[in-house]
Amino acid sequence: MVFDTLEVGPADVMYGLKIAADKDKSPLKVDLGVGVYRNELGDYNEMGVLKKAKDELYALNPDHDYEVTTGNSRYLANAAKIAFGSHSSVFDKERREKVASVQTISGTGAVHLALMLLARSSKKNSRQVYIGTPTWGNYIPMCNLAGLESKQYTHYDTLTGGVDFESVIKAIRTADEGSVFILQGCCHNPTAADFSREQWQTLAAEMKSRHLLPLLDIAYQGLGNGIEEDSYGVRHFAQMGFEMIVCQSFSKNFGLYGERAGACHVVCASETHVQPVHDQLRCLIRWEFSSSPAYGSRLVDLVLSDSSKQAECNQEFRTTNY
Ligand SMILES: Cc1ncc(COP(=O)(O)O)c(C=O)c1O
Repeated sequence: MVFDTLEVGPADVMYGLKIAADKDKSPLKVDLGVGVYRNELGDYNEMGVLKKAKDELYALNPDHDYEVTTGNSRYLANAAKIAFGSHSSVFDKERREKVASVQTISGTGAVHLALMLLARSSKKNSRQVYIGTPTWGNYIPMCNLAGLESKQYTHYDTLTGGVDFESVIKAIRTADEGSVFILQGCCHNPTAADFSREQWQTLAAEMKSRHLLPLLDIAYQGLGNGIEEDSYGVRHFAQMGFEMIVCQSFSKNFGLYGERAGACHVVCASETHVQPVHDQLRCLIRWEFSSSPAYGSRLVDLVLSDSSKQAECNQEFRTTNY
C-alpha cells in the first residue's frame, strides 16, 4: 500500500468558518470571512470598469498577448508600476531595470514562488523567515513547504489595537543577517494593524543596517487608504535601494478572486542579477504549473494600460464602501 501512512491535513480555520457561515441562514448574516467584494444583497459585486474590460477582451484575439510561463510583459510592467510607483528608482526611463517580474497564481502563488526562490538561493540553510503574529494562516505552512525555517514574533498589540512596534524592532535587531521578514504592505490580515509612514521609515533603516531581506506582501492595495498610500511601504523600501521581493495580488482590489491574477517582483541588488533570477522563476513556474491563468491578468492589464479606466478604478475604490 502506498497511501496508508497519510493522515488528514491540518484543519483550515478560514475554510471551516466559511462553511459555518454558508450554513447560517440568518437574514442578518454578514460574511466577512473571505475577501470577496459583495453588494448590499450579499452577492458578488463586479466593478463597472471590469465589466467594460471584459467586453473589450472578448473582441480581442485570445492569443494576442500570450507569453508562455512568465506572463505578459505589459501586464507585469503595469503591475510593477502600481506597486512601486511609475517614477520609482527601480525603473529607468524606458524599461524595468532592476526588477525580475513574473505573473503568478494570484498573491498566494506569488508568496509561494518567492519562498521557493529563497529556498534555492545561497545561504538557504541559515535563511530564516520572520513572521509577525497573528497573521495570514498560509505563511507558516508555505515556509514549511518550501523547506524554510520560520520564526514568529508579535505584530499586534492587544492593548492598543495597533502594531507592537517594539516587538517588531526587537525581532529585526536579533535576526541573523540575511533573514527574511514578511511584511504586509497594507490592510494587515487579520489585525488591520498597519505600519504608519514613520514606522515604515524606521523599519527600513533598521532592516538596512542589519542586512535583512524584506518580502512585502501587498494583497489589498487600494482598499485601505488608496493606491498610493497603501504602497507607501513598498515604495519607501524600493527608494532605500533594498534587494527585496514584492508579492502582489489583484484578487481583492479588482474583485477577481477566482481568476488568480498576481505578480512576484524581485528587486535585485544589481542589473546583472535580474536575468538569472528571472530564469530561476521561469524554471519554478514551468516545473510546477507551466504558466499562470491569463484571463484575469488580461483584464487587469486592460484597466491599468488605460489612464481613463485607471482613474475610474481609483474612483470606484474611493466611493465603494467595501
Ligand atoms: C495577507 C495576504 N496575502 C496574500 C493573500 C493571497 O491572496 P490571493 O491568493 O487570493 O491573491 C491573502 C489572501 O487572503 C492575504 O490575506
